[in-house]
Amino acid sequence: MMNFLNGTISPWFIIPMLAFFISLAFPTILNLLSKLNSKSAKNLPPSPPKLPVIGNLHQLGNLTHHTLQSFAQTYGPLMVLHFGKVPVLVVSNAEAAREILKNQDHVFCNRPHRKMFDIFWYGSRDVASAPYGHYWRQVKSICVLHLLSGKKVQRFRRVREEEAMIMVEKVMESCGSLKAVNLTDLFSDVTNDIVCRSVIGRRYEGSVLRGPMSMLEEFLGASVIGDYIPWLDWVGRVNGMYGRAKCVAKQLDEFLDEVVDEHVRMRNHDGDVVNGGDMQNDFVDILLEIQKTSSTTDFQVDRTIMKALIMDMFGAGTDTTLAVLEWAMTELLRHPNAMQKLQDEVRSVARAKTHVTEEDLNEMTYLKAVIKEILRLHPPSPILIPRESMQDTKVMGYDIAVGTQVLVNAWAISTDPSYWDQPLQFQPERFLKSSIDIKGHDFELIPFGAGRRGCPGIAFAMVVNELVLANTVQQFDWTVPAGVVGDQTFCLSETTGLTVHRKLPLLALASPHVKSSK
Ligand code: HEM
Repeated sequence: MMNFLNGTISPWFIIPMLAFFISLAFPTILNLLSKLNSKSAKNLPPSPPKLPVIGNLHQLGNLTHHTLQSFAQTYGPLMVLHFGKVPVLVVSNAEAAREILKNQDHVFCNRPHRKMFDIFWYGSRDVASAPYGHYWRQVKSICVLHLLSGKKVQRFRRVREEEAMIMVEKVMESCGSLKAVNLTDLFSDVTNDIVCRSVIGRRYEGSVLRGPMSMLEEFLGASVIGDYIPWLDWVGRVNGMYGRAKCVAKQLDEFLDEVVDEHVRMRNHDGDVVNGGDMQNDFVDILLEIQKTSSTTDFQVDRTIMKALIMDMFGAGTDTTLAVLEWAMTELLRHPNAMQKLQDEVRSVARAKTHVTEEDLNEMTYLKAVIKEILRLHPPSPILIPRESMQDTKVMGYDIAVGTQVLVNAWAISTDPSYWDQPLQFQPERFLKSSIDIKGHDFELIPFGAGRRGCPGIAFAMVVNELVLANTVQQFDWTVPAGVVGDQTFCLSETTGLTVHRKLPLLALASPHVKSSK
């Protein structure tokens, strides 16, 4: 018994008490030991040292693809980092990418949950951020079948050619004033106008979308600590980040509601179109048509789904295409021989025409090589949109646990000297005699990802890139403005964020091309 007077405890009390507590703790101790045992038996990929709580988050820097590439030189093509408590598998060579995106695509086809996707895409009800499953399959097939397949992309040919002509006219006006053209703004307008007209039937230029969309980009580029350390989620509430994001999302939502209402007003009570114009054939019209017929099927397209899908097309389709065009003109200005070669090809195919049309593009092999080289050297998403493993698995002999996030460093792969000669040089010629393509079958070049979560917008993006670039170089000779501005033109500094583009706007002087008299 306990002797409260002298402070000693009788052994007849201690022994049974100890036995009691050990018997209570026994299962927990066994569990811990077995966990430790199985952990040591597991063959985990190499990892750089990490800090408690934040893991490796502090080491990522602004240009994550560069940091991860240099880590891979020490830790190998498959390594595990820790972002807070989340294990992140980083993939840095083509063999490992093939294993993840092809051989085990069924395991790695989930997307991790992200706060910002929830805020801007209606609880991740779009294609890009939806978890893998029935819902994702339905919405992806709607986008592919009705907007992004090769055949559907053809339907918007007139829109693209008109917008390319408008762009050329704008450059022509600037030639008179001898002012440098802001190619970043020019390409931003043309890519946004093309996507807007195809998706919502109206032009983007000057629209209320401009401000909120550029803020959306900023929010997507920001680190949200609560995504990796859930108990710190309050930080985003206290510092006002979530509040500001919700405010921007509300502005976008109001705009999207207005767009859907506008389209609904064009229809009668039965949902049939009563008025013509551009509006009849855009993506929103198609979604309303599907909504009309989907009441009899198991998948209903409601207004929220429509708005999430429209936002996806804006979010995924505009900034990426703009980045390719900006980098293409940057590299062409830095490499006058390549510019000349491209202009010779474009001008000889288009002959006397004032504008390049989409038919002409088939004959432009150097143009296609230039765009591929840009996607290799400056992939707009240098790290593919993150994936997540849906079950425990083994990759190249390493054990990977369910719930591990996966970052594929597409830029590290497409600049890896084991596959590419002089990988950091801009050499479009390398593609003239090569069968390597960008469609996700050749894992040394995967700017659009691969497998079931691969980009469905390849056909849409490639034709916009080719048409706009060909028209930009056909009618004009481009030079670099002298002095400080010239340095800016050649600058290769990159922005941070999901899509990486030039840090500084691209400025260049245009002069109308004078045809030789031969
Ligand atoms: C040069 C332009 C583009 C590039 C470089 C690009 C790149 C990518 C990449 C890397 C992914 C993730 C792939 C993966 O996880 O394996 C992706 C997904 C996606 N892209 Fe693109 N993209 C471009 C243009 C477009 C366009 C024009 C659209 C539509 C209008 C689009 C719509 C999407 C969608 C909806 C997804 C999500 C697919 C899914 O999760 O199932 N993209 N894109």
